[in-house]
Amino acid sequence: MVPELEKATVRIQQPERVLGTIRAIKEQGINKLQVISDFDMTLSRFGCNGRRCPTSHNILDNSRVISEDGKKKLRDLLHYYYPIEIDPNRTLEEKRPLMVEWWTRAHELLSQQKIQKGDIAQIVRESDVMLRDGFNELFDQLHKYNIPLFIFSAGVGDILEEIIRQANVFYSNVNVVSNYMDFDDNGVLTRFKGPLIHTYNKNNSVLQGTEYFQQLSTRTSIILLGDSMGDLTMADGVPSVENILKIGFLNDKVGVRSSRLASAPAFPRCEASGDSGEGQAAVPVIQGVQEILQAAGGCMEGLGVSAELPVRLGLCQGGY
Ligand SMILES: Nc1ccn([C@@H]2O[C@H](COP(=O)(O)O)[C@@H](O)[C@H]2O)c(=O)n1
Repeated sequence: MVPELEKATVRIQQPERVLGTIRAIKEQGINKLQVISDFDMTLSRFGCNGRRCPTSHNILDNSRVISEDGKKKLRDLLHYYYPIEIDPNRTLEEKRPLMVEWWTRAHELLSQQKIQKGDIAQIVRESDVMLRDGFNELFDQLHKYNIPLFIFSAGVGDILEEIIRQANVFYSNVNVVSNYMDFDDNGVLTRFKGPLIHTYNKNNSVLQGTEYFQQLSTRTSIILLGDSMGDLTMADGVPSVENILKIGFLNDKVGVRSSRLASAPAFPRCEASGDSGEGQAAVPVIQGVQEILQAAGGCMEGLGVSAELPVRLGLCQGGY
């Protein structure tokens, strides 16, 4: 077993299956491996010192370039739709049209704010965004061993790219599919490019036409990182998957969602974390991933991050 995965905050529904998957990933080696990850609240932090950290959308919503009226309208949308997004009592079929409504309305509001492309870097610098503890090690190791990292995000691509650029980890092995802004000749935001990506369509339906996964058809081992039910389908476009390890961060409404997720019929093998931290540390995940890489590559160095940090992590195969 990977020692980090034995911590109390890590839940594994079927340890034997997970162990089998980890073993198979190790045996296949790093040349067969790719990592697929969500961004907001997965690679970025959910909270810090009792306060929420912003999503890539929130970074724009709260920035100085948005009028007070615009901020209020965007906040109202968040307060209305976010509880729906994470409501364990609603089906995905119910949620999907409402998510399209939220993203569409928010993008329309943002597009009325005359946001300048040239302001994005400063907007990100002035925000409270934070990447999870251990992100450096994760990005660095993946880069060092030339393991593709595919970031599939329903956030704002221009913002998330700027975040990882400013963190000096936007390496050549990193590929992003997300919602991108469209600027006019004067560098002013006019609209968002399609197709619209929201929490619950992160699958083949928006990846059609992108050649990314086809090029990686030999990368048949996958480690998938996410924080929502919608993230479970992120690897659907990958041809000939042999081994997939799905790792979920349970960030919000932990008590309710962990028991609901565990008993959801669509995710029968799911068990999630009931930890009450802020979900800030990815250390067990990263160390777990690192150990897998180590065994597969045979020559990894230590991560140099503390394993004692509180972590809120749900891990299981087939669902979380
Ligand atoms: N106007 C919006 C729309 C969505 N969000 C949040 O962003 C997250 C982005 O999705 P990931 O796939 O990157 O996790 C999503 O979970 C929404 O809660 C927002 O803040 N504002």
